[in-house]
Amino acid sequence: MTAAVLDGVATAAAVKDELRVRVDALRGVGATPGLATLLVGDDPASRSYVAGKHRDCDEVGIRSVRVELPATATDADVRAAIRDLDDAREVTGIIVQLPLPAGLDELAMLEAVDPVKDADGLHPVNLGRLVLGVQGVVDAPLPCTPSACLELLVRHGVPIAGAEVCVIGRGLTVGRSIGLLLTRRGIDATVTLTHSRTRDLADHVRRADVVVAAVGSPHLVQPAWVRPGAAVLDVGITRERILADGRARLLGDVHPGVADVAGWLSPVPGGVGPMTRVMLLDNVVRAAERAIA
Ligand SMILES: Nc1nc(=O)c2c([nH]1)NC[C@@H]1CN(c3ccc(C(=O)N[C@@H](CCC(=O)O)C(=O)O)cc3)C=[N+]21
Repeated sequence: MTAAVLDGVATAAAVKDELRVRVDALRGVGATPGLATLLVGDDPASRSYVAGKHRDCDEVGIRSVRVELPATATDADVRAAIRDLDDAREVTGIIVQLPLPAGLDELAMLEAVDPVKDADGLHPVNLGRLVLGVQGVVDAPLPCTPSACLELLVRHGVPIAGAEVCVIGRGLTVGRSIGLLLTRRGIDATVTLTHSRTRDLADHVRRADVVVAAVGSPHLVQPAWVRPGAAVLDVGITRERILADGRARLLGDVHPGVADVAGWLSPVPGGVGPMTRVMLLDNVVRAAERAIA
């Protein structure tokens, strides 16, 4: 079997077409959405992600503001920058790019963002609303990578209701919260959350109809672990600096041989990453829509 590609680039382009229409409508009533990114320090991967987010904004007509602080910025410096963005009328969405340099308290900084402008869906209030919103009635921004995974599955017609989902990784941006999303009423997956201390990880993966690999451990998921026909979402991205021109090759958490076993597979690059960026834009547009409602 050769897995069908869960194509994040094509799907992101389709979502962007929809977003452009919504942004035009907002602009028409003088409510153009605006995203602010806050980058602290000069981690090259973070810099390239942030650059991608601004390109995406340009493509759909969202205004964007870039704030950068040196790696030496203090807690007070970062808080002051966030407060300015919380107060800026033209900014409807904010992201604090993670990871922050050592010494800064990431959770405290996520909490400093106005939850109304939280484009990442990582503010405790919004994560709390995700917990409370079992019925799907609470309208709050969703964490971008979990909603990217869901959107990629839905738009490729992968069955989710009643499916066994095995999530590998318990990190803040994916593993911790994706089960809350996939078990909502109307989505109705059964989710197992596994991590580095899980006994017999391969056995859990083997039972899954959908595997979400979000650890950051290159090629962890082996072909022999995967149930034939399963959908595999490769969320991990590790940069391996080996190419002759000094650029980094990107490695996912899924062994390439899984493509011969799985029914669907999201590639790295070109899978969940581009969808994550587009779901961020969706949060920004939604916040602007809520602001005028
Ligand atoms: N506050 C915050 N929010 C985030 O959403 C957030 C974050 N911090 N810190 C880091 C992680 C990682 N993340 C990615 C988003 C897009 C790609 C992406 O577009 N990847 C491309 C490749 C891009 C490349 O060449 O590196 C792809 O997979 O095709 C990757 C990773 C968002 N994160």
